[in-house]
Amino acid sequence: MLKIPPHQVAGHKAGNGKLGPLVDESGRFYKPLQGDERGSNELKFYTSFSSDTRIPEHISKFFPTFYGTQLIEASDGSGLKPHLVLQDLSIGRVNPSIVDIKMGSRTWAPEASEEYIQKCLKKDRETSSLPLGFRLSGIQIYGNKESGYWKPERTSMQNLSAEKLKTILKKFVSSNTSPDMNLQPDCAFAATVYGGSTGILSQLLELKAWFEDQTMYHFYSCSILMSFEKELALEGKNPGGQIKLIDFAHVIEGKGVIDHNFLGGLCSLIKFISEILTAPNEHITEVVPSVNGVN
Ligand SMILES: Nc1ncnc2c1ncn2[C@@H]1O[C@H](COP(=O)(O)OP(=O)(O)OP(=O)(O)O)[C@@H](O)[C@H]1O
Ligand SMILES: O=P(O)(O)O[C@@H]1[C@H](O)[C@H](O)[C@@H](OP(=O)(O)O)[C@H](OP(=O)(O)O)[C@H]1O
Repeated sequence: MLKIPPHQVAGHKAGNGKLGPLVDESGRFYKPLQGDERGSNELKFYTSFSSDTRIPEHISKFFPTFYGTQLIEASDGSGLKPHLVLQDLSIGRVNPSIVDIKMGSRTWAPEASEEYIQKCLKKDRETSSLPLGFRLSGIQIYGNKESGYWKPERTSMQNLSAEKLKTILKKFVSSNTSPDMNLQPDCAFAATVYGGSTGILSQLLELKAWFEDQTMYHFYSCSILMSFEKELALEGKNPGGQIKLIDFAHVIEGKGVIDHNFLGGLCSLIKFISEILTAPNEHITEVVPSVNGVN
């Protein structure tokens, strides 16, 4: 039985007669192939990447497993349509907190049409992409049984200042997840989700090391999907913080040049997460007034 993904945070969504991804119960995510070059480009990427022997295993694990394509009944009722069959990254999660982070200050590839470049340029300028090197494309944060999910309207998350963005990334790993932006998040789960030898920061650093060297692909408009199981965090267990790269409709060949656009965004994201880990409570740090100029 195919159904609408229960934890999708961004992108084109199924439902109300619209075309969007579906999932089954065995852990597969079916993404409809967009009819234009975006669909063929994403299929080309998955086909090439999944058989590319130059990609080490410690890097391929950051990408959803690709199971080919399949004709299935499209969610918009238009009949059989080809879908990419991917690993469902949310399978097994009960109450996941998830954020889709669109990477790069520039979301368009150089060979895109002038019209498409103008559309993206406008959005990159109007969001945090240009100043911060990434934008939050969509987010859901699970609070607890009483409060359920906080899933803010997507556009309200896209043009945040550095300070507000840091507050959201803190809220993501906090036990107090009220939508009130003035409430200081407690970062109760920062150490277990972001920190540690297998935590999100360590995964981001592993990915960065590869991006500092790889010149095969340029990942325009690609997202890092960051997630963890809040239910486990609340029980004091390892919440399984993970990062995965998704959305490859605008990936192009790197032609021997590093992907400085993605890499720049990644460095920026790493800086935010590192600062949260080193100073989770910086907002309440009191500045002790100096006496005669000596602290
Ligand atoms: N393999 C996956 N497993 C589980 N969820 C996924 C997977 N791939 C994508 N998603 C969910 O679907 C959302 C949209 O994915 P994606 O960016 O690939 O779609 P899109 O329609 O191409 O997006 P856009 O409109 O931004 O180009 C993600 O934010 C995530 O919540
Ligand atoms: O250019 P494409 O390939 O058609 O796809 C768009 C692109 O991924 C944008 O970055 C995205 O904005 P977000 O940053 O909001 O994800 C937009 O979503 P939208 O249609 O909701 O604006 C998509 O339609």
